[in-house]
Amino acid sequence: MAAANHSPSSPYSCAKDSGPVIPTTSLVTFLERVQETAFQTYERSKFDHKDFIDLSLKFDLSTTVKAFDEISKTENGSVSTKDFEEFIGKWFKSAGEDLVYVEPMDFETEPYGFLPKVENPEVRAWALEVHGLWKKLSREVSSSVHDHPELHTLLPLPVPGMIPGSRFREVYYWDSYWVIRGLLASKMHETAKAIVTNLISLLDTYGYVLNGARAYYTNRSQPPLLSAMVYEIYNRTGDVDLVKKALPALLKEYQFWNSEIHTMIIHDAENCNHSLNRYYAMWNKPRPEASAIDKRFASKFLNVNEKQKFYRELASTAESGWDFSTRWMRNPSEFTSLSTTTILPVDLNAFMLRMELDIAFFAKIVGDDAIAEDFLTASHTRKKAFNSVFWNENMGQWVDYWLNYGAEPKEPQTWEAQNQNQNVFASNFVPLWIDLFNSDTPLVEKVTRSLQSSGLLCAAGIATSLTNSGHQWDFPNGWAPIQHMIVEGLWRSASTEARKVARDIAERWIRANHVAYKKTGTMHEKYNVEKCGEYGAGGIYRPQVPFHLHIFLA
Ligand SMILES: OC[C@H]1O[C@H](O[C@H]2O[C@H](CO)[C@@H](O)[C@H](O)[C@H]2O)[C@H](O)[C@@H](O)[C@@H]1O
Repeated sequence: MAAANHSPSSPYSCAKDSGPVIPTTSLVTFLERVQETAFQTYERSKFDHKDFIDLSLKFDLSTTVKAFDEISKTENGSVSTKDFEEFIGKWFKSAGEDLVYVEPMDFETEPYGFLPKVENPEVRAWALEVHGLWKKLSREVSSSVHDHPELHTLLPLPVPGMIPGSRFREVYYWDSYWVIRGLLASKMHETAKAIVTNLISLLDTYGYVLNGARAYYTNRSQPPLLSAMVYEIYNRTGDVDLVKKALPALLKEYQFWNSEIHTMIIHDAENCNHSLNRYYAMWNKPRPEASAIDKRFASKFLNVNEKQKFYRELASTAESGWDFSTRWMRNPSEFTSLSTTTILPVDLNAFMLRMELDIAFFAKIVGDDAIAEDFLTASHTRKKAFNSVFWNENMGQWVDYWLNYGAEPKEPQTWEAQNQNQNVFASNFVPLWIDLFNSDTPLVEKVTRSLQSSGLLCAAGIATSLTNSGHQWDFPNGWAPIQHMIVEGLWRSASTEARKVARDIAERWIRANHVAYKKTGTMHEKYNVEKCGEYGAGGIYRPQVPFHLHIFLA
């Protein structure tokens, strides 16, 4: 670790976990019990914990629970594989049955003006095949979910949309930004707008955009990119009605992220206070979608309060979208040292800055100059905070900031150089994506040189970190969203050198995606950036396909 005074000792031992908890449904609680039995019944390699929490009931919950009690009445509570499988078949519909295939409303096999710059016939044919995946990923929520929500963990959504694929059978928040960029490249503007409509409906119902459209995701959000989605669609379509509909929702989302749990104040050397954001889930129990696993990790903590604090860290890390990574651990070799709520993350604050700039832009469009003015001021204030809190001049990177354990949200903490996490993560370069930074050519050139010497640039793209921990958001995995934000940021600058680096990274990434596609016939969630054409591994679930339709070709 870069800073010597961050002892790896447990952050959970002192104060009591007192944060908010959003209660879950009785169905989720029961399905966790079923998942635990599956965990004991099956071999680890044949088991995906999420499959059991995504089941929907054929009959009402209390009758199903009684039937499960019956088969669990053995001496040690264990259930034979045969009894368990019979029970699942009799009482549940399979995971995914509550989402119904629907023909996308604006899909064309080769849309007019599709990827005009791509001339190479092989790449063009591949791009068209990838474009064709929209037909596979298009879904709407079944009528049963609307009529009998109590039988499903899937949440009702008003219009059809796209799902990421495989075990991810529901809409996800931050993934949707890249889904929308892909849809725009595919000229599917109406489907892109439909995705925004669904996310706004979640925001209207819950007060924030959920991690994903499931009852077990109602206690947290994910990296806030709704404003960026609306911006991209408006940019291509000029749809002012969309902006009018989205603006009140975005103002509500801005409030959510600036509520007490998500903000901390840093007092800098120039006597200025900076209000910055952190991830903080409203949950202190195992994540229902991975409950059996979370409980086993937490078994090392003997006291209830320590367990609760650890569970909150697990859920807060899921809120970050980077679940899991050494980025969030005070001791990179000890998973239980996860301490996400005591970090001010660079990328989250870059997304908040983007939200402020986008809201100011939308307010101007609808003629609300007062809101536009307020949000422009907020963006300048945050830009100053970036320079004071996150910027590390020696590294030429913006780095995450460690908070002191047990600090209260309203209590300002004094900025200390040793609290900057000087480990190298791809997130240190995400601010490049924001125009306020990528328009500053000398700054971009400094950050580009830092990226080139960081060790993150590999044969097949940008690695997530430099630590090979076995966690999926670490080396040697590379993720499409990260490649995209950094490449787009560099490409938007006026620096010839930065644009050259952007092109080089995009070519490496696309080549690796293409080689993997030829080998496996599909797109992957993550890739091994050390080996061109190999998909990524690690983490708590098997690698997923098809995934994040890349958009650099656009
Ligand atoms: O089931 C484990 C976790 O799965 C999700 O996280 C991962 O997949 C998401 C969907 O593609 C992606 O947005 C995220 O970046 C991935 O780490 C889910 O979001 C987590 O909450 C969940 O615990």
